[in-house]
Amino acid sequence: MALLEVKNVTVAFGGVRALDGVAIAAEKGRVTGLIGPNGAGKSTLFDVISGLRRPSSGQVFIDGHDVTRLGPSRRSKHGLARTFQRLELFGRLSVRDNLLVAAELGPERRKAATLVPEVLDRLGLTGIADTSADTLPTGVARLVEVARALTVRPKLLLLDEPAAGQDAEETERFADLLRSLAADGTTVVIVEHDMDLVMSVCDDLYVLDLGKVIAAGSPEEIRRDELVLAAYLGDAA
Ligand SMILES: Nc1ncnc2c1ncn2[C@@H]1O[C@H](COP(=O)(O)OP(=O)(O)OP(=O)(O)O)[C@@H](O)[C@H]1O
Repeated sequence: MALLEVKNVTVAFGGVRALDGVAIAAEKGRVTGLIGPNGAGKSTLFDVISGLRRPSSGQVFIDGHDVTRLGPSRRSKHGLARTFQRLELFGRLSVRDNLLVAAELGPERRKAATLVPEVLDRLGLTGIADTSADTLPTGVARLVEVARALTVRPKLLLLDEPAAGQDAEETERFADLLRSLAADGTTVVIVEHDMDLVMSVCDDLYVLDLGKVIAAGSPEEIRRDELVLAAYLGDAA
């Protein structure tokens, strides 16, 4: 069974169906990508998976548990962590303290003192641990957001446009990080517009357009899909 299963989810904002009968699955230890044009419903789907938005119909399962009616904090106990498209760091706190706050609120709080230095080291952030978050360039701040999510040792990690604002070298290091997280058994779901990153790092892809899944498959299959080419990839493929 997939670690994350979304079944037949619909979300309506007035007359707009942001999601219309969406079904996706993310397998343990794999990186699953959600792509699609602006307004396709990607962030809304993340909100439904993380419990910030209740769908009008459909279900969400994490590791076999139906979490559809649970709020965000109960879902984090099932191993879910996420980052946001808009940066959500505590600007005045240091990088280390941003991680400590998250770790101490999370399910691994007893291990916070050892987990935080481990995560800082893994993400190459030890050298800037004492820097306050609001002085960081966007690309580094995004990495700190990912680090913060990792302090809860998630089984399921949702990343909303993590590479926006990263330069080419940062993106390459980030791709390595995603591969190594997956290799350790973390299930990663990523919304991202950087197609080079998506195509090189994702094992499975779903393409959303106007609230519906219009294609699903490996990066190679998606690259060749006529519907996707027409709706989204265009000449970029
Ligand atoms: N709170 C809201 N109220 C009304 N409509 C909304 C709300 N949030 C999203 N929508 C609409 O739902 C649709 C899906 O939006 P969503 O932000 O999920 O798309 P997205 O794929 O994440 O886009 P982007 O790539 O620009 O982030 C859009 O038509 C959007 O205008």
